[in-house]
Amino acid sequence: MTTASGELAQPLLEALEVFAGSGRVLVALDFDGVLAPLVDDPMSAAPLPGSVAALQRLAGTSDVALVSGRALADLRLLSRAPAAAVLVGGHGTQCSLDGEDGGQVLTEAEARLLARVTAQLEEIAAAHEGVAVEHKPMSAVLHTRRADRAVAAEATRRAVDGPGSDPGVHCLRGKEVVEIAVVPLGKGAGLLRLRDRLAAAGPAVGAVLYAGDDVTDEDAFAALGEADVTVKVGPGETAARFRVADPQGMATLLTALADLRDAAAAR
Ligand SMILES: O=P(O)(O)OC[C@H]1O[C@H](O[C@H]2O[C@H](CO)[C@@H](O)[C@H](O)[C@H]2O)[C@H](O)[C@@H](O)[C@@H]1O
Repeated sequence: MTTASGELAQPLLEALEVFAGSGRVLVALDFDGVLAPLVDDPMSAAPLPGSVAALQRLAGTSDVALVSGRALADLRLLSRAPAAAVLVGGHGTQCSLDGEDGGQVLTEAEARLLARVTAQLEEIAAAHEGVAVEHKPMSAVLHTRRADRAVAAEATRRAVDGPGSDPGVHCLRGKEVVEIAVVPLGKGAGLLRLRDRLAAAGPAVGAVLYAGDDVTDEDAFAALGEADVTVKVGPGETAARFRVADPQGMATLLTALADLRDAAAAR
């Protein structure tokens, strides 16, 4: 945990020291709630300057990736990630190594299903004040953060019990969101695919650090092993081994890690 003064807890610091000495490493991070504090308007999310600066430094010594539920195009627009960073969007389904669209193209049947699900979510949003729909290449997302709590609960219930229960869709719950996708989504698979692709093009990746704040990140935590460092940002049950309090704690962690990697490179 980061302490009240923003320092890193000793066990986490020790794990970062071991990680920093593990040769080639992959630093993979969730975006919303980890680099960027959560805000009402998804397109106003912005990473903390401390994290942006630390990631720029880390990109000189480490492989850096963002692994986000965001559409790849939005991640490019909002993340301020280093140019060398790999961007994985759509909860693991789109990868910047695969070109502009991230390599995911829907079949005609999937596109029809997405249009139907999107229309159903738009109908729910229109009937609930403060509720809106975000459009992504493989999914549609009902956002309830701005709604009255009872209204949010009712809109969520209608989305989950309605289009979220249709055959052929994949329904994910996140922080104030219900996401309905027409292809399977999973950050764990996307993260392992990326690690293996990097290793195929160079030395093996000695360890991965992954940090996330939402239930959708549990899949990535579970996919990693003993040599890896997993960090939950904020409260809530988790399979991650370590925790920081908030995105500011993440900026502190990334700065400490950049220092440790610089020191390891200088040895
Ligand atoms: O995997 P992530 O990078 O954490 O993306 C997860 C979802 O993030 C966005 O929604 C969340 O952040 C919004 C902006 O702060 C907030 O308003 C919303 O309540 C959060 O759930 C994004 O809009 C989704 O598409 C992502 O799946």
